[in-house]
Amino acid sequence: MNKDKYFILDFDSTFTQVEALDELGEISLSQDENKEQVLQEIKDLTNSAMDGSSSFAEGLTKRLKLLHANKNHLQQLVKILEEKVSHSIKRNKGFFNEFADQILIVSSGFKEFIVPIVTAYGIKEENVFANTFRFDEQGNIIGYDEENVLCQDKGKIKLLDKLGLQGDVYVLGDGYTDYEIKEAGMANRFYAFTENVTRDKVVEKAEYIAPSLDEFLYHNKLPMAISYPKNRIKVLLLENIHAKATELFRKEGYQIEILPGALSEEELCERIKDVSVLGIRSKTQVTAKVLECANRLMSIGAFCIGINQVDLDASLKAGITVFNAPFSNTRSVVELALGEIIMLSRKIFDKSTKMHQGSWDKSASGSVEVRDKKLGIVGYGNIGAQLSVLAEAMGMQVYYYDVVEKLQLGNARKCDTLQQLLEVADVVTLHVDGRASNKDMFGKAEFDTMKDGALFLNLSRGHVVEIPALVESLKSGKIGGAAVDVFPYEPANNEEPFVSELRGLPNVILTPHIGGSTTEAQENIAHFVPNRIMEYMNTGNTYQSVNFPNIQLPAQKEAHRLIHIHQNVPGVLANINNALAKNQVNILGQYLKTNEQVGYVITDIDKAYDKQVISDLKQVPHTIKFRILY
Ligand SMILES: NC(=O)C1=CN([C@@H]2O[C@H](COP(=O)(O)OP(=O)(O)OC[C@H]3O[C@@H](n4cnc5c(N)ncnc54)[C@H](O)[C@@H]3O)[C@@H](O)[C@H]2O)C=CC1
Ligand SMILES: O=C(O)C(=O)COP(=O)(O)O
Repeated sequence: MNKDKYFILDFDSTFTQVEALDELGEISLSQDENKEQVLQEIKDLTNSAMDGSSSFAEGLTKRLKLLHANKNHLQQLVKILEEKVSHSIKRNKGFFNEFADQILIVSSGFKEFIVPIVTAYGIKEENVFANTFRFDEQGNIIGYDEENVLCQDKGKIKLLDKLGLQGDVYVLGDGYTDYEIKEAGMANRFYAFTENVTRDKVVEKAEYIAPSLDEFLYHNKLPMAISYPKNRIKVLLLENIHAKATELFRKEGYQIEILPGALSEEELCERIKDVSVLGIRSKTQVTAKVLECANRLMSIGAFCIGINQVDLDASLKAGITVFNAPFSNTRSVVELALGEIIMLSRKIFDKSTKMHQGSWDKSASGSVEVRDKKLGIVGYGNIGAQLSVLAEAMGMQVYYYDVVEKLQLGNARKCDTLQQLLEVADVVTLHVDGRASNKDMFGKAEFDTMKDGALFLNLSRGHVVEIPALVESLKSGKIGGAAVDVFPYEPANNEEPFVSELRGLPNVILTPHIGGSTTEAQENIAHFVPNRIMEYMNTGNTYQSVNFPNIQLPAQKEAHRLIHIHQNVPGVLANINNALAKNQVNILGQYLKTNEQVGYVITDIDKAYDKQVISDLKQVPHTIKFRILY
């Protein structure tokens, strides 16, 4: 062998997701009464050898004794291992074929099951270095070839010494014995492979961590099946986003950082520098200044409905897609509003508070049914419209007002002006969005127009209502009660106190912005948003993005996909296509959508092309972002 680079891969928990001897035990001991106990013993022996805590050779003898395995079991094992090849190994089959002469499997496992698995990937049988079993005449495993250095302590080092490879040696493995090769000076680099198992003792020592083979290939500038290792995509999740989101992003292979509260602009500017995906809820302000610091940001997930906290214009100009969850928590808000309408109509919170203080105040005074009362819904969107249906089912007469034309549901009556609605409603509830022009849309004039003693709810956005005007209307008795879930300033986390003039007023229900905070809603959101974001990252699909031109792309088949985001000025598409033509790139499909600010062009091309086209495309004037998907 006289190539200049060698790639040494471990087998157990690296090439495959599992430890083969543990799997063999599952098979050979399947009828054993003490199966669980023996398997645990085998696993403990494996782990203690793998993290370097005990002698490998001693452990191996003990494990084989416990296994009671035979040749038939080995056949079954190979079938199982075929299915358990590590995901990143599976997808990078091309690498093994292309570099077959330089790839060595060095394992303390056994050739009987390693060879059939790895040769299917193009690895050469003569490049598999591992132990071999000894069998008795009935085919039972009775031991192993003790002459083989790989069954001895420091076996891998001894083997490498014997091989005397001339060139750079890169080792990829999960175990301590893999690290030892580098420690002994027999390898240039050791990569701790953590896709299947993370051994702290190994990771601590390793100078490189490879959460997948993609990372190993990327770091060594070797050909990969995907365009970018997913572990290099960092996700920052703020504001207590449901754990389901973490689970989904982690499964995808992303790096995740989670913080329970919101961050200030300054803190976020600092934290966002190397972040590719940001997850927020309603509190975190993603300002133009934050976006300026976000060098690597590709996508923002608002794990809620409202997106007024994100500078959509600046994010669009920066080529950053924004996604939200437009439906997932709407029902939760509606249910809370309904409950509050009844609670306010019966002054329940005041009565309950008094009861807690020991006072019995049985009286019907000021308590009314909601049946036949007029509910005025301001903002007849997804929430307002659902509330309309449920409130009617409770016997209320619904009136609504919206700035745009909306389908009238059930018997709801449309009002042409807000004033009309305010003059007629016994209960007014706000469900408008938080657009900037809605700031202070509800103030003294609006409260004065309401019927005397009418009830008021705001579960939309805090800045929509002038709080001093609400306080005054409540104090004067003009408003008979209010339920407020959202505030112009909301604490950043559960440690910060809540300060408001609304505190202590009678028949006022105050809730800490929990309209959408139910288990169901949060879980649904945590499912919806990551899926939108990952779809965008993996395919370029911008469907349902709140700021980007929406394109629903066909699946990428036998193609590389060029994703080009640019300022929407004349001539950019022509320049893109000139660059493609100049490099004689074969175009398989092209999709374009623009809005006033940006153009979004996706070009699927033949997999074989001159890489010059990439730098040419990056240099097209007015390019904002460019990336390739394999
Ligand atoms: N309290 C909480 O936890 C939650 C609060 N929200 C808030 O509720 C808002 C509404 O949610 P959806 O109904 O899903 O949104 P949506 O976008 O479906 O509906 C909003 C409606 O308000 C209308 N509108 C906007 N400004 C108006 C104005 N000045 N006067 C009359 N109509 C106006 C719009 O035309 C639209 O039809 C969200 O934007 C969010 O701010 C949403 C979920 C949870
Ligand atoms: O969905 C929305 O817009 C909400 O207001 C809910 O926000 P939250 O996720 O509770 O911070």
